[in-house]
Amino acid sequence: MNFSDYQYEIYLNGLAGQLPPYSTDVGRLEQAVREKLDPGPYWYVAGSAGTGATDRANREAFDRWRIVPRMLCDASGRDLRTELFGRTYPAPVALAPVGVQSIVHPDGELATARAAAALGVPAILSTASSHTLEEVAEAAGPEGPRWFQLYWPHDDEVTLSLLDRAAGNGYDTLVVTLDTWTLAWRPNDLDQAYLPFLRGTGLAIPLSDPVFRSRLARPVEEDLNAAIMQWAPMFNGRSHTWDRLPLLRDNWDGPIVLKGIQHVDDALRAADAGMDGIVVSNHGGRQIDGAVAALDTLPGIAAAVGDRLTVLFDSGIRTGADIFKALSLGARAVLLGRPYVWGLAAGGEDGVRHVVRSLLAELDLTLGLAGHRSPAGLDPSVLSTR
Ligand SMILES: Cc1cc2nc3c(=O)[nH]c(=O)nc-3n(C[C@H](O)[C@H](O)[C@H](O)COP(=O)(O)O)c2cc1C
Ligand SMILES: O=C(O)C(=O)c1ccccc1
Repeated sequence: MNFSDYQYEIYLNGLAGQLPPYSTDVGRLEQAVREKLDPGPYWYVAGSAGTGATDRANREAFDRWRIVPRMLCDASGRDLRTELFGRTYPAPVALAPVGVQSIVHPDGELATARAAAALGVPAILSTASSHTLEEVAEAAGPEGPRWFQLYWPHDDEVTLSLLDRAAGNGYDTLVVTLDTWTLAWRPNDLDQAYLPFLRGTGLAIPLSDPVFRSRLARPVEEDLNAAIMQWAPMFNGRSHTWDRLPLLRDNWDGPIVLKGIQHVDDALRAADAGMDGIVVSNHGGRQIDGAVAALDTLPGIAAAVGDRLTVLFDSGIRTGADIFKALSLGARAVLLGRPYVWGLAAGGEDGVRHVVRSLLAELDLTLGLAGHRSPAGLDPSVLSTR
């Protein structure tokens, strides 16, 4: 796939008097969406923990690194194809698990799955989805690459039921999020007393789960509040520990990826536990205020794990050049977070597709202009610090 063709497409449409329906700049797209969303949903997505220091640190870390281009290289015929866990994808990106997507667009995760399938990149479905596993699998179609992100319940039979449903519906990779076992202090949401789950949004997967439902005294349809009260302590409030990972390893045949790793020792421990990959991430600054920038932890972790684990990265990616930097610092692929959610809010499936195509076009152009043909040619030596 030639991702930079999107640039021509946009200019050619301009000759026919047609402007792109959404901005090609993520910041401007967010501003446009802000004007149309209610403050609750807007701030739920845009906001982060505490004073926003971690979110800012994520961006500052990207800005500190600068790309050093090489000239007179033949960088035509570029190839962004990337192998992850034995499967080849057209580009080194996946769509990050983002819960409760229906708060920004009624199609929510269905639209995201369709856009990802059209481009061939994996969509990672959150346990906190507003649509069920089965509905999203159907939207993705038989070919749509899909991974499942687990918020790990404190009820092993419910956990096993979720894994069964995911595997049975074609989700081939399991992403286990470790950094959000309880929600952090988020003043933007607290000041509006806005938490979608307490209104039953983002619970489609547990509420449609036969084992979860068997735990309820009365059917969900008769007493939603009681179901929400059953859900909250099962999914929230305390962390699992390393000694519990065999439960997942023994009951999931495909690759397992631990999301939210920020310390070299935790990365090494993931490898020792038989995991296949990690996502180096601070959850987009939404958990600890004043945490280290995720990008600053990436080079050390990537160097320490070598080829024992596939290293993925998220937190702070807003441009194709950012993707280039994360790949150069040791990520095999990146997860896109808020940018595609703004696309979803602006235009459903079409908006998500626009954002992903824009970021991939910019990545492709940046790669070529810097003198490279593929992500395989990138390493820290293609960057300098400011
Ligand atoms: C609104 C919102 C909801 C999220 N929900 C989840 C989730 O359900 N599961 C999860 O693992 N991560 C979740 N995340 C974190 C993302 O997967 C990802 O780590 C983060 O968005 C990356 O940071 P960025 O948006 O600054 O690029 C969420 C992020 C946002 C913005
Ligand atoms: O809001 C989040 O960052 C998040 O990860 C989450 C947690 C629980 C349910 C939905 C989303």
